[in-house]
Amino acid sequence: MSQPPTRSTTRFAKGHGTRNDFVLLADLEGSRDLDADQVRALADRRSGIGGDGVIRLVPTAYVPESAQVLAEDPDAIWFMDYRNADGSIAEMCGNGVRVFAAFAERLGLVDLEAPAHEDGETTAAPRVLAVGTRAGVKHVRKEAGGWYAVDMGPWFLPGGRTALDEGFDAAVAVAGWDVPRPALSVDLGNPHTVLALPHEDELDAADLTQAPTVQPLPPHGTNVELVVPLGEEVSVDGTVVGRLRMRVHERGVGETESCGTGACAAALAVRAWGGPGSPDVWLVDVPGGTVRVTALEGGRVELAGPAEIVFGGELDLAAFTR
Ligand SMILES: N[C@@H](CCC[C@H](N)C(=O)O)C(=O)O
Repeated sequence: MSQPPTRSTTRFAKGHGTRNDFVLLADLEGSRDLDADQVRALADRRSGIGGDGVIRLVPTAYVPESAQVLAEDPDAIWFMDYRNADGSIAEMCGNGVRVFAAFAERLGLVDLEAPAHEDGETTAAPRVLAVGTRAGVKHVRKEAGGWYAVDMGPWFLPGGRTALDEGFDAAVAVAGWDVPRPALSVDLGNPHTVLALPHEDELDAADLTQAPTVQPLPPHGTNVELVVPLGEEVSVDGTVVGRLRMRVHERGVGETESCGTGACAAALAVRAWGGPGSPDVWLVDVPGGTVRVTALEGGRVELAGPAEIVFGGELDLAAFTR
């Protein structure tokens, strides 16, 4: 008697970082490249698993970007293949890269817990996961409180600009506004346009069910962050910490409850508008929680926040092929 055909299954998980949620797939053999239809089916909140994006964890050796990634850091043996819910490819995802690290821990590919001494004290040097992305290698470590901190690398003002000039280089109009307002483009490996509003009421009222209109629109579109600066606080260790609220309309998704690269762009824009003396550390309140953004030496930026794996199992990708 012939055996029934064996189904080829893929390990998956559902995870989120401040409620920016993802379908995660483990493609350890590099044989599960996804097309846009499969991504849309997996991300579908009714007929799929549901998520703002789909993340494929794959050995860097199997992706077209491998030479560039491994030249930057030979330790970046795992690659985050990130897709937006609409099937489009994105260069980078700040919440996603933290959840990717949590998924790699679950799969037993990495141990990010600081090694403990016999007396229970942890050593100073944290373990780090180097993650290949389309926006370069990102280094993720785990903080004592369980948050994941990512060195997101350098950020840019697009067009090779180094100075802020007038502080604005774009204009954004949200649905229902008569007049566009001045905004600033910030490049975190993926494109962002940040607009400051004076009052939280205006932030709450903004209609993000439609994509805001951005002029000039970058060639590959943009994520749009609406922010309200909330001032500065002094933390327990005496550090001056800036605080802001943010809502985001993500390219390829729509309004999401959080965006890590967007939080970095928002904090960096508000810090730049604040001029010299503006804090280096910012808490960014998003609908899904709070993340921390730190401007590092050398024009780099760190993003820290939670990463949760909610459930997981095995799936048959054929069921998500339309
Ligand atoms: N939510 C992500 C960003 C995901 C990609 C974005 N939609 C784009 O197209 O650039 C984050 O946490 O950074």
